[in-house]
Amino acid sequence: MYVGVTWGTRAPAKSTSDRLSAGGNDRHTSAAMLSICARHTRGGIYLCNYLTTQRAGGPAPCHVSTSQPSLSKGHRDYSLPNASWSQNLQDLYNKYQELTKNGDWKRLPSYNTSVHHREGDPMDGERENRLFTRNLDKDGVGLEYCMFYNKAEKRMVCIFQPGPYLEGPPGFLHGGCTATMIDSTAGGGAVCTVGPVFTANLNIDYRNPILLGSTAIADSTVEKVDGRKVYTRCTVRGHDDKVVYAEATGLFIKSSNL
Ligand SMILES: CCCCCCCC(=O)SCCNC(=O)CCNC(=O)[C@H](O)C(C)(C)COP(=O)(O)OP(=O)(O)OC[C@H]1O[C@@H](n2cnc3c(N)ncnc32)[C@H](O)[C@@H]1OP(=O)(O)O
Repeated sequence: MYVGVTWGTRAPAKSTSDRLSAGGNDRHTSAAMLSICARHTRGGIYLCNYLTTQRAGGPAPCHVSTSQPSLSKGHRDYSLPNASWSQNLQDLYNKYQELTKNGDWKRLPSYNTSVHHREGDPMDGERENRLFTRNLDKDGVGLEYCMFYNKAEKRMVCIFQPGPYLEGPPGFLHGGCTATMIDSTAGGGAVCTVGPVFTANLNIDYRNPILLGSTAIADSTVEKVDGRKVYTRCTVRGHDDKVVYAEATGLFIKSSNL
């Protein structure tokens, strides 16, 4: 998973207001904010598409967003609301955006390729690689998500809405995709806390299935840093906290190869 974090000795991001400090290590600052993402998570006004209520008790109908896509160096920030977002996702986004106002939380930008998170990367524009979580061209059919990081709490929250192309059991999200969001959220939190990491171990208890089109929250905390080892815990729950979808622990290893 690739969180919208810039590292290495590249040119600094242009936007200072939205910059995210990564664990006090000045080599690891986030890309210009108004987007998000970590190595694999990847990640206006558009017309509402599939996200109408799929069944009784299903997600709230989508609405038309009035926000415009944010562009950094011409790259779209995919973490911003679009018309495929349900009201629940939009409400959560508004809630965390509000929390960013005192500086405790930062929204992370999210582009659809890894190099777009690294300003000045000479590979920018030369690769066709897409981030795993941002590899579909149509809004709403895959993963819609936005991450927020709280440095003091070493906590990363990812609000997300899985689309119809991510089906596992009929009508429900594939467990591998749930794992991806956990990996991305916990890994992103580890990256923001200590810098570049690889996932070494991920243990997941799946508690309840996630309905496609619903809104969920992955909430991860770095519990301990022991040398290069970063221990995390993550819970995935419904937008209203009434249901727990999954609980996980993850071990990430700091790497100098990223
Ligand atoms: C930028 C945002 C990133 C977000 C998260 C990234 C999500 C991803 O999908 S990453 C891609 C998937 N992961 C991978 O491909 C990683 C593949 N594995 C590897 O490359 C290596 O095994 C790697 C990097 C994890 C560790 O290798 P290496 O750097 O040589 O460390 P190594 O010396 O083996 O281990 C370091 C410590 O971690 C421990 N450790 C390593 N792996 C594990 C494991 N699976 N379980 C428990 N402990 C482990 C070791 O025992 C060692 O402990 P200690 O220091 O106490 O002796």
